[in-house]
Amino acid sequence: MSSAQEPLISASERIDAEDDEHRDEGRLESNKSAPAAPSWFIWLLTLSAGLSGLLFGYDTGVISSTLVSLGSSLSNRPLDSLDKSLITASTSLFALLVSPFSSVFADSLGRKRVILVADVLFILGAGVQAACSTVWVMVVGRSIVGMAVGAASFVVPLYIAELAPAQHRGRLVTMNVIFITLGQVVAYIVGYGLGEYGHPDTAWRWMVGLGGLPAVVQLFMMMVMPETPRWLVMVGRGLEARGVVEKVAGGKVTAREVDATVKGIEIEVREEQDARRLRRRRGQGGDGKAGWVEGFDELFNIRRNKRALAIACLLQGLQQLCGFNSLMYFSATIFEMLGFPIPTLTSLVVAVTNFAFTLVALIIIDRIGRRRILLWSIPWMVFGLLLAAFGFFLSGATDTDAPGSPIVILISIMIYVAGYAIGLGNVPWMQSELFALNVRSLGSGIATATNWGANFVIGLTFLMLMDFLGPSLTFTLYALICVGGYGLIWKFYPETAGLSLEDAATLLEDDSWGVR
Ligand SMILES: O[C@H]1[C@H](O)[C@@H](O)[C@H](O)[C@@H](O)[C@H]1O
Repeated sequence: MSSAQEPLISASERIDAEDDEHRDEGRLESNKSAPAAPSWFIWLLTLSAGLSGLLFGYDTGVISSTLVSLGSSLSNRPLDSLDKSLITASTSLFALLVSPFSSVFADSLGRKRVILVADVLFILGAGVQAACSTVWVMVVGRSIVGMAVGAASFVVPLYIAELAPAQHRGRLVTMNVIFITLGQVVAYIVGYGLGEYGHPDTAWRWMVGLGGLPAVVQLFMMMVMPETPRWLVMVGRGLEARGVVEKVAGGKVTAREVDATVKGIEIEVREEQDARRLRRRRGQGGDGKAGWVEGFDELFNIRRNKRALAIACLLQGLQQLCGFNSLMYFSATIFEMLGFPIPTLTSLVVAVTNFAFTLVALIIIDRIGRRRILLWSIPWMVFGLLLAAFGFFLSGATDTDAPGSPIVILISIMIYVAGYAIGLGNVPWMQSELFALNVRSLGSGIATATNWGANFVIGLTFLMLMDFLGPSLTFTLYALICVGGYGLIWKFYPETAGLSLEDAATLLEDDSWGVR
């Protein structure tokens, strides 16, 4: 291009061309082969954020042993079924109520502050439960913990996803699920140990009170951790964002690469702000509305956002409706029914298998991809559920239990849990990569609420289904739900592994709802 032609290019065109160049660099960055390992800083922040997962797992897992240890300690009477249901369900109910609102706070206060608030709630909830002496105060304590779990379960994956480089994102988000499943293993072990060897009057107070400990540790660790660069850019603190990107890379990138990454985020933020301004000018919503109402508008009126939300809710709903948590909460009851001598110990199999195969997922998720790992693992879940249904059918078909059927059921449950842990147990938590930045936290919040809503339904209905349909049909029903979910995933969920958050969101702009 001759110098005479240069003035013909407007300043904004030049900026656009520059943006394209930076965007390409950013994409190149995110798609080029992975550096050897995440920096120590990435591991540290995942560890500190992952403590929320540990708390989430502990607090959801500990309730089964707590319920059987309470005796007449609350309100001076043995608990009836309503008490037990209220104590159990209040946690998921409050997690459900809080998760969509935590997204509003995550945008206004920042991701990190929401994690800190959740910690305070975890500590408070643990204290109230450990000190309570009536059913109602216990329900209040469980509800406070539910609020903490709801906020943490939404914001921690978001925090990690926004800080992790694309090549490691899947693995690092899976780390959070590892902490959840580890928390459940710990809760089962603590519950079993204190239940068997602790003082009968105080064992349950320790079980619930211990949940506050990791929250104290996390509170102190998170205080020195940074905000995410994406949130910093969003609130106009680009310089700080640059510092965080540099820190996350651990000195393994050049200044130019850091610039390209920050620029990529800035471009996305600016494009979204421009699009919003344009819609306002055309009178397509937004005028005079509060930020979060506008967020709802954008989420439900723009195709790619709608599609992202539908996929995220589908995956989160399926994660719960496939019935896994009915095992988490009631496996001891099932194994007791099957005549295992120490059911709480046998039920540890569920928690340990879940944990072990989540570790396998950690190793293979970024290599295999989210869509593919789901399509490979769900058939194993269906197989495990149908085999368990067959085992239950055999054990119920004869007056004397069919010899071996409890073992068949135990093995089939392990197959089911392994299939779950490899795919559905963790892929839905990668939800934030589906959403564009301006609706990311709101969309993730609603998807997380779907998770808790379905969790609540499963927790509430499992024992009723076992009574009305019997175990064989209940497990067949879960198998059918998995088959339906498989079809929907096959049709609607595109692969997002290895893409930058910006590219993953762009993928959903496709005109059709299908998978290209
Ligand atoms: O990802 C987690 C994990 O799979 C847990 O084991 C399960 O209890 C939770 O509901 C789920 O969200």
